[in-house]
Amino acid sequence: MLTLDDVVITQDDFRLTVDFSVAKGARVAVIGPSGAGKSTLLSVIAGFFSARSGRVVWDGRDISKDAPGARPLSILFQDQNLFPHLTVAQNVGLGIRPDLKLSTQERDAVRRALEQTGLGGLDARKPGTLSGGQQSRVALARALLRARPIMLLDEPFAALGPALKDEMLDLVTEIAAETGATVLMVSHDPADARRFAPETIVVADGVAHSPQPTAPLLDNPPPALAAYLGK
Ligand SMILES: Nc1ncnc2c1ncn2[C@@H]1O[C@H](COP(=O)(O)OP(=O)(O)OP(=O)(O)O)[C@@H](O)[C@H]1O
Repeated sequence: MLTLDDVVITQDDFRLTVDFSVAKGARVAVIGPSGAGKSTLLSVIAGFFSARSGRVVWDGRDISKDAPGARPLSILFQDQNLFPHLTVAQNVGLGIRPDLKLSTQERDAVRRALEQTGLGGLDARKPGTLSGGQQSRVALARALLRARPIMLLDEPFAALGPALKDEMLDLVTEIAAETGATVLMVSHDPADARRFAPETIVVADGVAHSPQPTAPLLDNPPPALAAYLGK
């Protein structure tokens, strides 16, 4: 279980309180108005930004003081964190070996992850020669290979068209099922939440609310969310 225990986040005059748990293996959307603090919330979980108070707990262990690299998680942002001068296979291999000195076994694992994400045969290409969807797949292949217990996604597919985005969301679901990962995904599109996430966290008015079942929440949104959704 991932628990944010009485967490208070402040940046200048911005303030967000968070006090909830997410079950292991859950897929959760994070939605709310622009500037509400969705990315900041993910940054605190990832360790890029420290909360003013409270604890981030994974599996009963307080990880609040751990460095980002030591936390049990993978992160995907919209730019996919790909290195343009490295090949597809190297970009994926980085997930398990930052120095890229991969054993034969690890190379095989990279190849399997590439095949599973539909990138077979593109190992030697550079990210700049791939389509947007293929670049997303590279980032997903890396996450698949890392198989960390928590995946944090911050609008990773916002630049893709609707059909391709749905394909990627389904691929994340598949990867999460395979690795057992707990997934939190920020999105501005309620359709993403419906497709991908049985539960949704609403971030609005200074509070990141506990995860709630997505469909009833979107069908009957509380006022802060209704305004954002334009309902
Ligand atoms: N480095 C910073 N210093 C001070 N305030 C910041 C900093 N970065 C973000 N903020 C403020 O923190 C608040 C939350 O920002 P955040 O990016 O988390 O919102 P968001 O919900 O992810 O927005 P969006 O949907 O537009 O990406 C905003 O009011 C923003 O102005």
